[in-house]
Amino acid sequence: MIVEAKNLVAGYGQRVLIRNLSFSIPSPAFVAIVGHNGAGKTTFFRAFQGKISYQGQLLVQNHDLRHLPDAPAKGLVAYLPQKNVINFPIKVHDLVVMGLFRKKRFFENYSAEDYMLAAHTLEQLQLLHLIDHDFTTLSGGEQQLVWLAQLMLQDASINLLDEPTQQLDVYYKNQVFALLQDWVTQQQKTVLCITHDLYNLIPLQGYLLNLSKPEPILEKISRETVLENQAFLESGRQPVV
Ligand SMILES: Nc1ncnc2c1ncn2[C@@H]1O[C@H](COP(=O)(O)OP(=O)(O)OP(=O)(O)O)[C@@H](O)[C@H]1O
Repeated sequence: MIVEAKNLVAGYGQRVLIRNLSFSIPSPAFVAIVGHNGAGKTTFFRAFQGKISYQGQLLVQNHDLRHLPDAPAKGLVAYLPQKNVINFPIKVHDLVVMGLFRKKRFFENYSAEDYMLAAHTLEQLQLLHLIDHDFTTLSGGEQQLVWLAQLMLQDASINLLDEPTQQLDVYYKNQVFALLQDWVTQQQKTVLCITHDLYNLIPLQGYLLNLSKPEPILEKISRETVLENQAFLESGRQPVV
């Protein structure tokens, strides 16, 4: 999937957060989107999903996303928000299997095979022991992993993940980044991942996009680029205008 931004400008009213952003991801890739709080990372995802208006273009395989309003329904784009709240009891297995909603007709029940797929995804994330638990009783990190399992089951080509490792312990942070990397190399997924965990990026292959820089560009991930961006972010932030 070729994903491109051409002269993208987005924000809220007078407040422009993304100024003239252009990049091209030529093939399935992992892209870490980094930047200070409020830099416009989630805003960029909102534009990508057509939830806010923007100037310029966002293109997938040379098609303007504005002309693909059913991209999520067609399995082109899936989104994992930063926070997802559920306040009724539901088993982990029942929540994860809903990742298959695209393949179901309205009111069609999930089959035993669907539940097996959900269990397999939970196994990949080392969560099988939670399969029958009530989701609302899980820890914040466990809940985050369950949402990730549901997203993986959606099997979309382009995946927008908003801080998927935010609440995870150090072990799971590494596991999840490695899994996302495998997802790209083994299943040709494109993963755009907002993160503040820059040090975890060092072993990965892919790109980094720092939306706090005056002219953000795709930088190839390496030890040097990660450390340079970490130092850039630590050195200070632009005043909010
Ligand atoms: N609907 C809105 N109307 C006006 N301003 C908004 C709206 N949504 C977000 N903002 C502002 O836009 C700025 C960028 O928000 P955004 O959520 O894109 O930041 P972010 O880079 O994802 O930050 P974080 O790392 O804290 O999640 C913030 O200052 C926020 O207050």
